[in-house]
Amino acid sequence: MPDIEVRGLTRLYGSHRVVDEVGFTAPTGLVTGFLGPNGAGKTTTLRMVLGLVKPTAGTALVGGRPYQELPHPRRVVGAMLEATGFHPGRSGRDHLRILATAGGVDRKRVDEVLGMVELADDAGRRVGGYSLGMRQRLGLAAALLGDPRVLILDEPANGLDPAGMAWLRGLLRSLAAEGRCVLVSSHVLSEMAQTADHFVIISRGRTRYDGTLAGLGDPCVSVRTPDPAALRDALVAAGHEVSAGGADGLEVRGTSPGEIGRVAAGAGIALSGLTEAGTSLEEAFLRLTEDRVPVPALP
Ligand SMILES: Nc1ncnc2c1ncn2[C@@H]1O[C@H](COP(=O)(O)OP(=O)(O)OP(=O)(O)O)[C@@H](O)[C@H]1O
Repeated sequence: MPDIEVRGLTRLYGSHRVVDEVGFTAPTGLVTGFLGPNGAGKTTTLRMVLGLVKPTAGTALVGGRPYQELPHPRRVVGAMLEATGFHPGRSGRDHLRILATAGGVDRKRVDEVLGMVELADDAGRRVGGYSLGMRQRLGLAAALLGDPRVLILDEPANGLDPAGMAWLRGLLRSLAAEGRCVLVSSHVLSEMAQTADHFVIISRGRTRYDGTLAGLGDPCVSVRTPDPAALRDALVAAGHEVSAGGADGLEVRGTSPGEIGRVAAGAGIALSGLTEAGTSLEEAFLRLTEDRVPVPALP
């Protein structure tokens, strides 16, 4: 069941159709990557889903209801729109305590979420002295406070260093694996290709794609391993289409290097090379967001 369902969502500012009949779903238990060029209408769409901007037309349902009609919205949906709005003189912990009190959340949860975002050591420091990456982590902690089953995160990777990005990927994947719906916007396509299971691409306010990475084209990943026979068996067992690619290599269609890495790690097989060829998310993104591309019909 989709936890977020957007249909015909439209927002005009003056005569400018900032969001124009956008439609997509974000399924439960998956990370949905919400992608689009600058000014595509991503933030406006997310703000409409969260009831912060009134749609000119269309509907956005969270767990089957408009956000405003949810009985305990903060416990159902955790959102992080931008890492601003923190009082610079307050500590990170105090900021979360105030939010917990306002949201009817047990204050014990504050230290739990600080641990989840790895900010416990800096929780007593003033937020004014935080780096952008630390403010992003604090924003994530705030989104997680109510233990929500739906997470809506606008550019959470902004300001994170490479280790922070890898950490965020793991966190988002584990939140989805717990059965939550995670909708996350990003400009970092290579990172999204490894993090998300489901992709929504918008451009100029219109939906260009709503589906899996494999559905975007026919990507091919070349993988080398000292034990190709074992890796072939593990990949086939995981449902992948595998063909031979040289003496110690295999070619796998319709998946990502991250997925191949996961299968190999799960089967205890070492890899000696992993390269993506053919359609990458970046190629598909550029193709789908070109102005002259007609908007495809969506199911
Ligand atoms: N309150 C507003 N009044 C007028 N125009 C607005 C308003 N909010 C957004 N817009 C316009 O709507 C368009 C889409 O903005 P939005 O922030 O939703 O895009 P985005 O996809 O999130 O962009 P980015 O990736 O750059 O953050 C932009 O042209 C923006 O200037």
